[in-house]
Amino acid sequence: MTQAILVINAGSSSLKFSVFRDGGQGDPVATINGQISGIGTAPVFEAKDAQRQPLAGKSWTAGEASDRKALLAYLLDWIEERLEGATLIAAGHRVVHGGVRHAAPVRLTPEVLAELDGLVPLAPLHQPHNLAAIRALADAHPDLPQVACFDTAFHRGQPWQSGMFAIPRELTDEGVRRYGFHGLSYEYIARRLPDIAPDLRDARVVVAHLGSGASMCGIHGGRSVDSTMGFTALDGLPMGTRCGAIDPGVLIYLMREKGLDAGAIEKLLYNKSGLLGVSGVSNDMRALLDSADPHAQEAVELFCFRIAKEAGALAASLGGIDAFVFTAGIGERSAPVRARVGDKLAWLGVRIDEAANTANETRISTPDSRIPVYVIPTDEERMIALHTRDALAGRG
Ligand SMILES: Nc1ncnc2c1ncn2[C@@H]1O[C@H](COP(=O)(O)OP(=O)(O)O)[C@@H](O)[C@H]1O
Ligand SMILES: CC(=O)OP(=O)(O)O
Ligand SMILES: [Mg+2]
Repeated sequence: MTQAILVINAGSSSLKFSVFRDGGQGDPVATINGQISGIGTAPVFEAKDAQRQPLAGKSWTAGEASDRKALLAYLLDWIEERLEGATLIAAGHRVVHGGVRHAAPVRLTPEVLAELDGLVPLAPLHQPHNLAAIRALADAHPDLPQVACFDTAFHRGQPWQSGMFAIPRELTDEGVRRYGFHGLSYEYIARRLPDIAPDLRDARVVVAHLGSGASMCGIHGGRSVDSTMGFTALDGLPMGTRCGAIDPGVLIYLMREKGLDAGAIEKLLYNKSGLLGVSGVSNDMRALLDSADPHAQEAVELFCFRIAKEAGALAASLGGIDAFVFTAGIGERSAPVRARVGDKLAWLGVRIDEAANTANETRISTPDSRIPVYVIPTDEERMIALHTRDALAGRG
């Protein structure tokens, strides 16, 4: 009988899922992809088959909007009806924070879940939702094996300098260190890039994951060397609503002079900053690019400026740069953002081919660009399916 793996990526306002069937020898095959978006406001469910044809759609009223458990139960029922004879053998989850201990995916037990609860304060926008989905699924299917795949794991092999803050050593020993995130995405890109450009297998590559959360990673020979996110997913690039790197003196100022407590600072830096805070218009890059408001234009410029600046920093961490890759929502779809970043990297010899960029082609640099620039769609779900299959087979 065909076996299926359910992949869940539970975000702050969305529940993304995929069903993968065992493809025999090679990679698992995604047969269904979908999501419930707008959780907390007006949830909308959409699902597509392997050919990207719509399979289902549904929306809920505002009153039902926040009941994650009910939404997940609906999703599970729907998925089970669509399994068509296949057996669900496991669920794999994206869990944003794995702390110092987890350098690899792990089979979930009540003990592991309790340990991951302790990391909620380090990823308040993500971790609670990741764990809630695991618990809801365990309630509904107590015997279904579940595997946590961590966003931090890919970065655990970084050189020590990349992971350390210059603070008293006791705090570092306690785990106050730089972890880095979006690791499943970077791992997928590191795996995919040699298929596209075999000569880059051992190369030094800067990857920009630009989605609603945005970060960059320096990868050498397929391994993470340095990344822009740190202790939390707040550091590094400005994002949709998150501030990115900020002088910690600003936090002291906010506490002392403005009387803000931890909760208020958290809200300010996670939910009201970034593209939204700078533009006052939107957290969505599409809306900013379409807006004539000068503050919207400033937000776009600041975003691109900081990407280029971090590219320089990561090139230094890598000791050079052989290729640049754009991925995730903005990186995969926004030619104007890529063109601007490319312009700012002209000093590195980067030359963007306008036609290739506008067409979202895989290689968007000109033949005479000193380094090639690629657009590679990420696939965190596929990485989770692969890890889950390996963990079940004891190859975790
Ligand atoms: N055509 C586009 N042009 C510019 N930005 C886009 C486009 N399509 C999507 N985006 C941006 O991508 C973001 C979502 O990226 P995604 O990687 O799906 O994020 P996440 O998985 O973190 O929710 C949206 O906030 C939106 O701003
Ligand atoms: C870690 C992180 O920022 O994730 P996302 O991009 O899904 O918000
Ligand atoms: Mg994402």
